Amino acid sequence: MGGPGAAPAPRPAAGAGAARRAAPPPPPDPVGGRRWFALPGPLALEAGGTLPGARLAYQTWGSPRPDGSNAVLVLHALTGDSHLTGPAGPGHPTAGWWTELVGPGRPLDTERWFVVAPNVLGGCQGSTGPSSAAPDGRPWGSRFPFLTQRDQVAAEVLLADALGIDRWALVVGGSMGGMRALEWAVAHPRRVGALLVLATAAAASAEQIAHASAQLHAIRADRGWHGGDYHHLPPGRGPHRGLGLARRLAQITYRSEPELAARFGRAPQHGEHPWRGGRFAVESYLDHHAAKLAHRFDAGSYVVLNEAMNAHDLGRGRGGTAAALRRAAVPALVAAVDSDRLYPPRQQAELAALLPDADALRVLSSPYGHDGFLLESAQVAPLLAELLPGARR
Ligand SMILES: CC(=O)SCCNC(=O)CCNC(=O)[C@H](O)C(C)(C)COP(=O)(O)OP(=O)(O)OC[C@H]1O[C@@H](n2cnc3c(N)ncnc32)[C@H](O)[C@@H]1OP(=O)(O)O
Ligand SMILES: N[C@@H](CCO)C(=O)O
Repeated sequence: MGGPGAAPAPRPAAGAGAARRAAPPPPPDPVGGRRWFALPGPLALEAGGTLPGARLAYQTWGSPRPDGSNAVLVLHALTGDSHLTGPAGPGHPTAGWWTELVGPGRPLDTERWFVVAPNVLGGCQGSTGPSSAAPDGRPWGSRFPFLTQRDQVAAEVLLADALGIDRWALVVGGSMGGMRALEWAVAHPRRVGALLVLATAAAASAEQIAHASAQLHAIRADRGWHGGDYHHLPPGRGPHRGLGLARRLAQITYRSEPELAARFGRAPQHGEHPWRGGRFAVESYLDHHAAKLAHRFDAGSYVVLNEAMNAHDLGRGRGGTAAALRRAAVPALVAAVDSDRLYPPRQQAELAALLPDADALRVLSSPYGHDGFLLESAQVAPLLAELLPGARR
């Protein structure tokens, strides 16, 4: 384990009033600009057992003030990564997923704010997941343990400790990133200066679990899955068909019915005829997203992250949702996307009502459905400005 970037030296665990100074992060990997943080010991997991030898990949922009007071934590969604801003290129198969919002002179101005974006634990873009080598040198595969959002946040807390960040000025996340942002605020309210969550929920709903369940069946039904132990096989022999089918099922939920109708209607794919072995344009669109994800994402990580999302329940062991959210007494904004059929606005309305210091629910008007939190930058910018004094709108 380890990785090209030297990990910052572990620091004492967070404690009441522990004095910390923000540490300049180690030099980034020259390809892709990622850094690596090796967890100082085995991570104790909520479901039992430990994860030894884990690391988090992360990227940073801007410079930390000595007291760390300008640090902002941005948490990505299911298939996102630490590449928050910038073009696709070596080390980054996709362009930054919030490029319009993060950078010099942009709403989250990296000349002023020190922005940190980790790749989630269990993922496949630098952080330890099923495709990573276990301490015995073989891929974790089916041996990778069950993770929860709380475990993923526990790893991020260790990263914050290592960077010397006592308290984030803002923790922000959408969808799966919003689940982790909420966990940060509920479990560590003193370390969260403000909270912005978009298109997310206090707990995974029956329908969200149902959608994920169908996707996980698609992956596990692929002959290339091999019970999760396929990472040693040559490229193309793993469960890429199952992962592609999972992405097709998911992509439909990420967009809205009116958008698909307006954009594709019943049109055939250019040069094809649906009655003669060809495809409708919308089928081709789903095929495209399936192929792209299968090229860039690990099916084992997809399973681990979806299972963690299914387990998401802020109220577990905390006396229920309302009692859990009462702990998160930090200035907060909750945003919904009006056309989101996967994380319907009623879930964000619940969060806005139960978070003790949240303003009224903000609703992004968008034709795009759930993906609106990634696409409606002009409507997200003012929310950042409300929570970050002096941020640009
Ligand atoms: C942080 C995160 O959550 S994710 C990080 C980045 N996210 C991803 O890569 C996830 C996958 N992508 C998405 O979720 C979405 O594409 C977003 C939100 C990132 C972007 O949404 P949009 O800009 O609206 O892209 P859209 O969904 O329309 O897809 C556009 C692609 O479909 C392709 N496409 C459109 N119509 C068709 C068609 N009929 N046949 C085949 N391909 C088609 C386009 O050529 C384009 O391809 P490209 O992405 O390779 O350039
Ligand atoms: N497009 C997003 C949707 C999940 O929030 C992703 O792939 O992560």
